[in-house]
Amino acid sequence: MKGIIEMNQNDLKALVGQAAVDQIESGMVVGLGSGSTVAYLIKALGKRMQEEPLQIETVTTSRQTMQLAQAVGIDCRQIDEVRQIDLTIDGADEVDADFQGIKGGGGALLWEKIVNQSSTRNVWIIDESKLVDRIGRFGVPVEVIPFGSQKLFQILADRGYHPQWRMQGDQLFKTDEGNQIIDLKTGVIAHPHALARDLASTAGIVEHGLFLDAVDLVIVGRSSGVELMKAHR
Ligand SMILES: O=C[C@H](O)[C@H](O)[C@H](O)COP(=O)(O)O
Repeated sequence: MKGIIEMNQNDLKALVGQAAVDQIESGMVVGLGSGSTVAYLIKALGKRMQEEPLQIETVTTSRQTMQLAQAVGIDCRQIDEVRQIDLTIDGADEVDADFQGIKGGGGALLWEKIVNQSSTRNVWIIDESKLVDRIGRFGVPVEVIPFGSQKLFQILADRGYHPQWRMQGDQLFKTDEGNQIIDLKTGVIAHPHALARDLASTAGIVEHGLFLDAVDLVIVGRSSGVELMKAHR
């Protein structure tokens, strides 16, 4: 293992990916999140499943995660084929001191939120750069249906949310559900629950990336080692 001082962000992601595998026990239904940190978790889980008889069922929060999981020999089920999900391990883009989070940097927020709300326990794995005093600087990804999305964009601009279209090359980004993403450049958010209510009550918005009161444990990769932060909820 590299000396702690030499660890870069990818090393920290690998560290928490490995640490999170220990949360998984035989017999569980496990939700696998999305993103580059989760990719390390999947690699570590695939390795563990080769080394010991770990009997689990998994569901995934994106097509990309399903492909990654299957590539290392993890069998994936459709969400409605399994009973309650016992544990979901996912990444996050920002987490604040009250354990409120922003997700959706990779555009997987809708499936992630559905899996999150169906899980008995939710764990997030992040490197220390994701820890903030108050969420918002990352922006808030919002998934919108294509119908009327230009009109919706204008409504969000009029509300002062500084919307930006998520692009993929010169095309609009397309989610696994065939929707679009508008990134709100809000800056630090004074009242996340109020913003969440406002977005949730706006027609055309399918889901937003504010994950409030949605996590039980955050595993943080620090240059000094792994820290487990238990949410008080
Ligand atoms: O849509 C993507 C997800 O919310 C990711 O979990 C989040 O963006 C964190 O991804 P990463 O681990 O790549 O920073």
